[in-house]
Amino acid sequence: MTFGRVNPGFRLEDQQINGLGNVYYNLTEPALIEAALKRGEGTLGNGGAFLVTTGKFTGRSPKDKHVVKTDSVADTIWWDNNAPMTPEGFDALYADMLEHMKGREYFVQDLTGGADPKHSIDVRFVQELAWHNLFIRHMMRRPEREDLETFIADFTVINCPSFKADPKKHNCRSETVIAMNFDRKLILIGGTEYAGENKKSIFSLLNYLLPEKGIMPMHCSANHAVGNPVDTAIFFGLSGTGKTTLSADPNRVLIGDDEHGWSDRGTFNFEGGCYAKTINLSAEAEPEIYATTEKFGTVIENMVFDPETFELDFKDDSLTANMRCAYPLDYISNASTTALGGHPKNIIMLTCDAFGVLPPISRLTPAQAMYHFLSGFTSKVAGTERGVTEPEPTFSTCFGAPFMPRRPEVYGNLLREKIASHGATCWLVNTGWTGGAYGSGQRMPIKATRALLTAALDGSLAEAEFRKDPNFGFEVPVKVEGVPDMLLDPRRTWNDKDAYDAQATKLVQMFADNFAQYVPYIDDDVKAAAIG
Ligand SMILES: Nc1ncnc2c1ncn2[C@@H]1O[C@H](COP(=O)(O)OP(=O)(O)OP(=O)(O)O)[C@@H](O)[C@H]1O
Ligand SMILES: O=C([O-])CC(=O)C(=O)O
Ligand SMILES: [Mn+2]
Repeated sequence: MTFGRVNPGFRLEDQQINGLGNVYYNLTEPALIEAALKRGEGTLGNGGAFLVTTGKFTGRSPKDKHVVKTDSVADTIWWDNNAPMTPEGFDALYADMLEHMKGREYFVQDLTGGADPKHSIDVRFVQELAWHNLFIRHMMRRPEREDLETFIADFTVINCPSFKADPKKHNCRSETVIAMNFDRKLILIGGTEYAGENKKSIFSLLNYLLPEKGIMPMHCSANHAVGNPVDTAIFFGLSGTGKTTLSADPNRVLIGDDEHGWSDRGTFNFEGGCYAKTINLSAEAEPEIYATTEKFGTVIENMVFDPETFELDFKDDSLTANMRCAYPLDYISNASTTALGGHPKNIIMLTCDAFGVLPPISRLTPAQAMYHFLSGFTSKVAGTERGVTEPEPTFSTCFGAPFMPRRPEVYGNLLREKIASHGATCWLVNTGWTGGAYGSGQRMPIKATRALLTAALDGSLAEAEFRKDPNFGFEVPVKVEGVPDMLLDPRRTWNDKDAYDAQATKLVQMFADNFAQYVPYIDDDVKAAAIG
C-alpha cells in the first residue's frame, strides 16, 4: 500500500525499488510524529517536540563515507580525503540493501537543496525511520505541495539503519556505510541512526556539483542586517565552533546555520532548517535556540529527560556530548523567509582554539584569509565525530574537510576570487579557550564573542586601534566596548607568560607543518602570509 502525495509517474517502483511494505510519501509533521510514535521510535516531549536516541552512533562516521570511483569522477575527486568504493562493490551494496528493505515500511520525502531555484537540486529521501523523515523535512527545503505531483529527483538518498554492510563484499570499511555514486545519482546510508548523515550527504553532493558552475559552497552560517540583506555576514567554522550559536543573533536576520552557496547573485542557504548542539544550552545565553526545544515537531536527539515531566537535562551528556535539536528555520523568530543574502560584506572564520593562543578576534588580509581557510585550524569538540571525547586540535581544510569531495584549492581559489571581486572584510574569531589552554583556562564567554562580532559587523571595530600579533601577523584590536581589554590579548590572560609563549610557538609550527602540503598550489602572497 502507498499513502500520501507523490508524482504518480515517479513512485519508488519507477526507480526500480520494489517489494517494500507500506510506503508513505511526503507525510507532514503530525502524521510523521504519529507514525514514529506507533513504531516506538521515540517519545513525545514538551510542546510536541519529538525525543529520540540513536544507539551506538551519536555522531557522524567520516571514515565510513565512500565515493564510488567511476570514470566520470576519477580525476576530480580528492581521493586522499574521500575513501573510494569500486562500482562493483556499490552494485552489490545496492542489491543487498534493496533485498533487506523488502517487506519493510518506508518513508519518502521529496525535497530540495538550495534556496536559489537557479542552483538547487531535487532530492528524494527514502528512509526506514519515520523520525528521519521528520528530521530531513525540517532540514531541507520543501517544494510547494502541488509541485510534489510533478517532482522528479535529481538524486536519491536511501537510508536504512538496520542494514549492515559487508566490508569484503561491498568494498567498504565497516558495517556502517555512506556511499555516494555520482553516475547512478544515488547515496546509500546503512548501519547508523545518527540523523546528521542525511543532511551532510547532500552537503557533500552540492560541494561537488556547485564549483563547476562557479558557485562557492561553504560550511558556514549566515545572517544579514535587519531590513538590509545586502549587509550579509558569513561564519565559516568546523563543527562546534559556533556557527549556529552566533548566527542566531537577536539583532540580525538569520539566513541559515550550516551550509551556504555564494554565486554571482549573492549567498543562499542550502537548507531550510537548523541542527543545533544542545549541550549546556541555556535560555539566558541562547534564548532563540533554547525555545525551539519545546516547539512542535522539533527533533531532539540523544538528550536525557525526566520521564515524569519530560524536562530536558541540558547538562547530562551521558548519551553523547553531541546532543542536538533540529527545527525549521522559521522556529527562530528573526529568520529570513527567503534564505537568501547578498554578497558577504564580512567573512568570519570561527576557530575553537583549545590551546588558548589565538586572540578572540583578529582582522585578516585577503592573503591571510586564504591561509586560514586552507589551514582550517580548530579543535574538534567531543562527540560530533565518533571517538572524539575531548577537544582535539585539527586542521580541517575549508573548515569542513569531511564534506569536501574536491581538492582544497578548488574551493580556496573560488573564495579568493569572490573576496577580491566583492571586497569582503575577513576576521578570525576564536570561540575556544582563554586564560590558558583546555584544562586550565575556560571557554570564551559567548557574551564577549557576541560583543566583538557586533562591533565587527556594524563597522565600529574597523575604527579601533589595532596591534600586530607577533605570532601570526594579523591585526588584533586593542580596545572594544563591552569587552575587557585583557581578553583581547590572550597572553595577558595567561598567568604563566612563558607557558603562553611556548604554546604559541608550538602552534605556529603546527600551522607551518600543516600548510606545507598547499605550498605547491598557491600564489606567492598567500605563501608570504604563511608564517612560521
Ligand atoms: N564563545 C562562544 N562562541 C560560540 N559558541 C560557544 C562559545 N562558548 C561556548 N560555546 C558553545 O559551543 C557550541 C557551538 O556549537 P554550534 O552548534 O554553534 O556549532 P556549529 O559550528 O554550528 O557546529 P555544527 O557544524 O556541528 O552544527 C555551543 O554548544 C555553544 O553553546
Ligand atoms: O553533520 C553533523 O552531524 C553536524 C554538523 O553540522 C557538523 O558536524 O558539521
Ligand atoms: Mn556543520
